[in-house]
Amino acid sequence: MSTQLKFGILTVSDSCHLEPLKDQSGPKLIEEVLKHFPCSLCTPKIVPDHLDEITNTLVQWSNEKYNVILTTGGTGFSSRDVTPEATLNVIEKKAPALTYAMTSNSLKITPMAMLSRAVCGIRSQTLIINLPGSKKAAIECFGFIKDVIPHAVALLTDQKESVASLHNKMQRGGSIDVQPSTRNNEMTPSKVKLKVAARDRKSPYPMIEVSKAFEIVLRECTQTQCIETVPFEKSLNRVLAEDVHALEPVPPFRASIKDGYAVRAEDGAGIRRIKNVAAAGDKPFENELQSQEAVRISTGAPVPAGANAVVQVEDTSVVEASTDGSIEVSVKIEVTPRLNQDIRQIGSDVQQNSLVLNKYHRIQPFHIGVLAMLGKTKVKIYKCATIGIISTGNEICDPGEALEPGKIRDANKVTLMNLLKQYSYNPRDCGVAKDNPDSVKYALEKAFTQNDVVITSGGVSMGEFDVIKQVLLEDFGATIHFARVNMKPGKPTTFATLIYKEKRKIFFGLPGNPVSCGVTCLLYIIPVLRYMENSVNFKFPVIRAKAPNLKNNDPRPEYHRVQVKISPDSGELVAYSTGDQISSRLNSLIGANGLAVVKQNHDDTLYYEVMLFDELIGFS
Ligand SMILES: Nc1nc2c(c(=O)[nH]1)N[C@H]1C(S)=C(S)[C@@H](COP(=O)(O)OP(=O)(O)OC[C@H]3O[C@@H](n4cnc5c(N)ncnc54)[C@H](O)[C@@H]3O)O[C@H]1N2
Ligand code: MOO
Ligand SMILES: [Mg+2]
Repeated sequence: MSTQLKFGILTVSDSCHLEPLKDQSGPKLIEEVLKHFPCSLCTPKIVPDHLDEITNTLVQWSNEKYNVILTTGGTGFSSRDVTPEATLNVIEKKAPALTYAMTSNSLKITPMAMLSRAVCGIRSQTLIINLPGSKKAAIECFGFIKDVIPHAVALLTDQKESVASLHNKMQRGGSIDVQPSTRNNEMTPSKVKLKVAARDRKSPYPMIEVSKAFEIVLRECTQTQCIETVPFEKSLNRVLAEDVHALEPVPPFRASIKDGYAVRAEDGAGIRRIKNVAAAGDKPFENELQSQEAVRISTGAPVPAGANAVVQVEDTSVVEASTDGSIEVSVKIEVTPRLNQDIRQIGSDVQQNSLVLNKYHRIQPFHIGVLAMLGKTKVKIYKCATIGIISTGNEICDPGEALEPGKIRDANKVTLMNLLKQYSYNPRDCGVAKDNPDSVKYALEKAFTQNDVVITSGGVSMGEFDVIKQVLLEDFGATIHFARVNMKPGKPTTFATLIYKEKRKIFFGLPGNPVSCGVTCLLYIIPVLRYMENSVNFKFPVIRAKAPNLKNNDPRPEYHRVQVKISPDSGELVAYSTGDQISSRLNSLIGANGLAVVKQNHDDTLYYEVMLFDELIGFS
C-alpha cells in the first residue's frame, strides 16, 4: 500500500504546554512516524492536561479525517491525567488488542507499564492511540503497534485492494512484522514457504500511466544538497553548485589580434620607424610608442603603451631594411588604421567580476576550458547519488560462462552499468540474486548499505518466483509507490522507497526482459538521477517524426525503438522501426536513437512523438 497517512501528534502535558521546547516525546514521535511512513503528513499540537482541550482536539482531527492520532502523556494515575477519559469520550469503538500489544510488550521491559491506563479506539475513520508521556516509553509502544497501522487505516478507509492484498499475503503464510522481532535485524535462514495456489492471481497494484509514474518518482526523489569541491579538470559532466565569477579580466592585457604592426591610429597611413618587436608572452613595453613609430607585433602579444591600433602585415610594405634582410628599419602603412583596430581590450572577452558560469550548469569540456582561463582550479559540484545494480534470476549466469541447459547470460547488469556510465554516473555492481526471498533480501541489504539508489532487474511480475515486492514489503518495510505501468515494454516496473539503517533509499525494480529493462532505465532512471543532481532542466527532447509502418497491437502504448534520421531533401525527421519489438529482443535497441510512442492500432498515423535519447543521424 502506498502509505500517505495523515497523523496528528498530540502532546498532553501542562508543563510542555507552558514551555513547548520541553516537549521531547512529540518531536521524537514525528521522527519515528516519518521514518516508518516517509510520505506521511504529521500535525503536532500541545495541550494541557485538560479534559475539554484534549477532547476538542481529538474531535476536530477526526472530523478532518486524520488517519491516526497518537497522543503522548496523561495516561498515568495522577489526578491531572485524563487523556484516556478524553479518548473514551470521543471513540465509537474500542481497539483493546492494540492496548494489549503495547502493555504486554512493555511489561517485558518494565513493571511500571502496569501503571498506564492507555486507551485505543476508533472514531469515524480515525484510529486514536494513547501512548505514555515519557519519550522512551512512547517510542517503544509506537514500535509495538506501528506495523499494523497501514492495514488498520486501509480497513477504516475501505481500501479494498490493499486489504485484499494483505489478506492474500497472510493466507499464503506471510505475516505482518510486529516488534519485538528479529526478522528485520538478521538474515533469516529460510522464509515461510510460499503457498503458490494462494498467490495473487491479479496484481493488486493499479495500472498507472507513464506520466503519473514519473510524477511519483520525481515527488519521492529529492534534489541533493550535498556539495563537494573537486579539481576543475575532474569536474566533467558534474553539475556546478556555485556561480563562477571572473576574478580577473580576460584578456588581462591589451592583446594584438593580428600579426602586424602596433601603431598610433592618428598618424594615418604612411611611413613608420620600427622601434621594437613584441612577441606573445613578452612583457608589455613600458616606454610609450611615439608618433611615426611602430612595434612589430605577433597575435596574442601585449600592445605597447601609446599604440592604439594594429595593422596586419598584409596591409604594409617594407621601406627600408638591413642589407641581409634580417632587420626592418621602416615600413609603410598602406591602409589608414582605425582607432583600436585589431586590439582585444582588457576584459573584452570576460569582464572582471562578471558572472561566467551558472550554478546548476552541467560542466562540459568548454566549461572546463573557461575555468582554466579564469584560474579557477577548484569547483563546487553537487554529489551524485550512489547507485547499486543487481540482476535477479536462477537462470542468470556470467557472460563469460559456458551455458548450461536452461541458463542465459546476464545482459541486464552490464547494460544498466554502461548506460549509467554513459550519463557519467558510477554505478556499483551488486551482483546477482537468486529467485528466492533470502537471496534477494541478502543482495538488497548489501546494496542498500552501500548505495542511495538500488536498481534490480527481473522478479517483478506475476510469477511465483517473482519475489522482489514481497521482500521489499516484508523485510524492508518499503512503500511501493507503483508496480504496474501502462506501457510496452515495462509493464511491471516497480518503484519503492524505504528507510534502511536510518537512511532513505530509492528502489527501482525493472522488468527482467532486457528491452523493458533498458527502456525503463531511459524513461525513469536517467531523468530522475539528473533531477536529483540538480540538473533540473534535463529532459530528453521529444520531436515529431514521420514514421511509416509502426504497428502496435497491444492495448498498452508502445515505446517503439526507432532510428530517427534527417532527410537531406526535405530536412524532415523520419523514424524507422528497428524491427521486431518483442521485449526480449535487445537488438531492437541497436541503432535506435529514439522511442516513438505508438498507441494501439494507429496504423494510419503518419507522424509520431519520438523521445530522442541519442544523436540524430543524417542520411548518408
Ligand atoms: N502472468 C503474467 N506474466 C507476465 C506478465 C504479466 O503481466 N502477467 N508480465 C510480463 C511482462 S510484460 C514482463 S516485462 C515480464 C517481466 O518479468 P520479471 O520482471 O518478473 O522478470 P523475470 O521473470 O525474472 O524475467 C523475464 C525475462 O527476462 C529474462 N531476464 C531476466 N533477467 C535477465 C538478465 N539479467 N539478462 C538477460 N535476460 C534476463 C528472463 O530470463 C526472462 O526471460 O514478465 C511477463 N510475465
Ligand atoms: O512490459 Mo513487458 O516489459 O512488455 O515485456
Ligand atoms: Mg517474472
